[in-house]
Amino acid sequence: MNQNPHLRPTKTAVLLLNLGTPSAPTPKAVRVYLKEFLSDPRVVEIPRIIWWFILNGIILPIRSSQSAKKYASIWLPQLGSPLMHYSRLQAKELGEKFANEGHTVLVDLAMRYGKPSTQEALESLKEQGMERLLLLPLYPQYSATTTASSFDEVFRVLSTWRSQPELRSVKYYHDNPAYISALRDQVISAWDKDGYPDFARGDRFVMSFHGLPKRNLMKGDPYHCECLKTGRLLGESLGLESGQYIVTFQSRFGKAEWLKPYTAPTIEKLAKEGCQRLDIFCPGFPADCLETLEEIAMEAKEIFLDHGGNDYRYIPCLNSNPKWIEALGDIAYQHLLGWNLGTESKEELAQRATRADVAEKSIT
Ligand SMILES: C=CC1=C(C)c2cc3[nH]c(cc4nc(cc5[nH]c(cc1n2)c(C)c5CCC(=O)O)C(CCC(=O)O)=C4C)c(C)c3C=C
Ligand SMILES: [Fe+2]
Ligand SMILES: [Fe+2]
Repeated sequence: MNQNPHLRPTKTAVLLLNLGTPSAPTPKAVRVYLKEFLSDPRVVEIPRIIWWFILNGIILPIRSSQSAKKYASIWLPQLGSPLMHYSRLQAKELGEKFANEGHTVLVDLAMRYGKPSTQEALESLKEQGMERLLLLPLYPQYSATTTASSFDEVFRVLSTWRSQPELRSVKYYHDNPAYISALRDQVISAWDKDGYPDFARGDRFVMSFHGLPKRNLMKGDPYHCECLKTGRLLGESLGLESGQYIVTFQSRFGKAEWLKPYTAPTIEKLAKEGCQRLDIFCPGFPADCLETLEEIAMEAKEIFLDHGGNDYRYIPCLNSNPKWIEALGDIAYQHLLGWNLGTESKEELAQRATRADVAEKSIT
């Protein structure tokens, strides 16, 4: 790499941002991950000193081993954490899509907690000549706990740089038509594949989103409204009547009230009311992870079957669905408008070199 920044080609980069995951399904690795995650004041808004004692004295000692067992149950042989595997795959395929369309756009993945860290991803892009940066969170619905926290970390790293890239960020895409269409495709493929009689879907379609404390909504976090809109748009695109689908919220943490209705009690209620066949999907998670594969595909299934349900169909997340990669591309292109998406021509580089040469001579 040429050390003189004036002589390097300037490149545009898209950085996918996701939450992060433990490095191994062991109590030790999960503890490191949970400590970093749950120490983030964007995630837990309890006064720091009080929270420090609760986190270190109660939560970490108990939850690290409990969660490690759950992680072990979903860890992919050879591939590791599903969240990491699918997030990497999405970055790789998005990069290939740009290349196939004749663009030189750097694509990388940064995790908010753990590895690959936001710092290392940004440093690597800088090394490759990044001059323009688009932040694209793998959170379709904006929340301060996720999207804003990832952006904070990017801004923190950039605050230490002398020469910063031009910067753009995607705040949300919960109602983006390409995203909704990819979700629709994922659901329809599952309905088709399982070969129910006449294109059969279940009696009810549940869309389960990650939850959030209710006070976050009351303080102005738009996440709840965005989840409801995604749910309505997907329900409509599947041709469902409003009584046939329901939006629920999962993964409640702690004793405070979270967004309702909660997923597990809703599933129990549906089974008790006589719903025999249930389809469940997690539109807010672009990649399968602990929350979907363990909590929804395993735990919630048991609840449904234990309370009289008969047929429980977990529909996998978007993962590497080609329509989803298309949608990521669409969203990126919208926000990249006006930016150079190819390496500069040899002539441009030569001109740049001449200008740099003149500038250097005038300094010495
Ligand atoms: C106060 C606690 C939490 C808030 C607020 C929260 C918001 C939130 N999280 C996601 C997406 C994911 N969360 C995942 C795991 C996870 N989440 C919490 C707690 C809060 N999340 C914990 C403690 C954990 C770790 C697992 C556990 O011990 O239960 C994951 C999966 C990560 C993986 O490795 O697979 C995702 C994805 C969103 C979208 C969100 C707010 C909108
Ligand atoms: Fe979470
Ligand atoms: Fe969970």
